Amino acid sequence: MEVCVGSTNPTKLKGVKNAFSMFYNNVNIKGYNVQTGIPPQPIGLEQIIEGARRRAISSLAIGERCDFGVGVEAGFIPIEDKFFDVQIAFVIDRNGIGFYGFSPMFMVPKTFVEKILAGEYRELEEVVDSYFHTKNIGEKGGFISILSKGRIRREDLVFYAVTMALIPFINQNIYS
Ligand SMILES: O=P(O)(O)OP(=O)(O)OP(=O)(O)OC[C@H]1O[C@@H](n2cnc3c(O)ncnc32)[C@H](O)[C@@H]1O
Repeated sequence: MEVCVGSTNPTKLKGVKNAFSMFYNNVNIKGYNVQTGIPPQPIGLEQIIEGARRRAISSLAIGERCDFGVGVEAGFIPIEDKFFDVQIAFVIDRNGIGFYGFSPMFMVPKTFVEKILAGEYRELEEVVDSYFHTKNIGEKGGFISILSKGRIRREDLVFYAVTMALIPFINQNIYS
């Protein structure tokens, strides 16, 4: 099975591979760099789901022989006066049927969010890399690996988001 992903970020490709491999055999993952036209740090449900959807549709369009297109987008969800980070996946098949799935969310420290809202940094990765002296943390376990003291990695969050998006595909009798 060929699964095309609208990203080359290794944490996303790994999470997608692990999710599909639970339900399908011989899963081949191909990552493609795609333009989403949404900000580097999406804020609010609408921007995040749009980013995930566009990534999935673009990867299906440019990928060769894809059985599925997958988009994963991370962004902030404001709740009361806090911001939570979520990964949203959109999985679409060759017939144009697609579903969303959501990861667990973690609260982002207020000062980190403020630096992005003020325009000091463009996205979360830049704030985290600057504070912790990491390099490309978004591709290496993610901020969540630092916050969870290495227990949870970003690929785990992507895995859950993609698995949730696959639920309607693997239970078609009750979702159709
Ligand atoms: O190459 P692409 O696919 O664009 O991957 P990305 O990681 O840059 O793009 P996203 O828009 O999905 O992520 C939004 C930002 O959140 C950052 N980030 C860092 N650690 C994260 C984590 O644990 N979970 C979610 N997002 C994280 C990520 O690096 C980005 O700066």
